Amino acid sequence: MRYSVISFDLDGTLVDTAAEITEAVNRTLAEFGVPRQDEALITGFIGHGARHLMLRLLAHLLLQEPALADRLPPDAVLQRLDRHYQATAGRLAQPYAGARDTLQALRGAGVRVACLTNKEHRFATLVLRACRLDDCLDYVVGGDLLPQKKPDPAGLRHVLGVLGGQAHRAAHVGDAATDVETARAAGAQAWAVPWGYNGGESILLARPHRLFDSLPDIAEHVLAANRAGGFAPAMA
Ligand SMILES: O=C(O)COP(=O)(O)O
Ligand SMILES: [Mg+2]
Repeated sequence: MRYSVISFDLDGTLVDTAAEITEAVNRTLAEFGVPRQDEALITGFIGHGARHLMLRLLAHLLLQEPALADRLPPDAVLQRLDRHYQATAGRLAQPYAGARDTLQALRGAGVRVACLTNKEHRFATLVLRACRLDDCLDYVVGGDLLPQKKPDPAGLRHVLGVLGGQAHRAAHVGDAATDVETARAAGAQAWAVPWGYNGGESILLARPHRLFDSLPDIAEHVLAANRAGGFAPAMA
């Protein structure tokens, strides 16, 4: 097996974004007179983009306190969230250990690397730039760039099309069941990391093909596989 493309999820895989998403959400709620919510609660809704997260949180809050409905018109809340997330995206983001080195090691070995995230593209760009990962990626696809989001395989197929890779020589790495489903549906290897946000559930329940304990382990695995599956260059 020789891998030609490795695609990475963003939130919970390359970068810990829980604190800045929580901050944007709480600054938004404060404008509507709603108390701060715990990071653990908010983190549980990460996975389908910031707007989707806010709508799920609103549904949760209204279930607990139906009278809040008058104070929280969804369109107005989403508009304010956009503004607050624009201000916090990349500010509190922490790349996981070895993120930059891993992407560079893969590229140095001739593997093309992408970031495929459900986070809105403009926010993903801010986060990647702040974490100095933008210049280590060959391609980035945010959740609002295509009509379909993960777990639809369209995004991963798009990445492979742009980078000239084939699914059977590709892997998508993620922290959520959504990522595993995306990779499998596209016919790529579904690789997972255990440190992210999967709605509080073990990612093993999603049955990834492989679980990695660190980002550098991914580069090591791919480089070893490519060395083993390598072939001598054709003689002139
Ligand atoms: O922003 C989100 O909710 C999810 O983003 P991810 O696809 O990078 O995990
Ligand atoms: Mg994720």
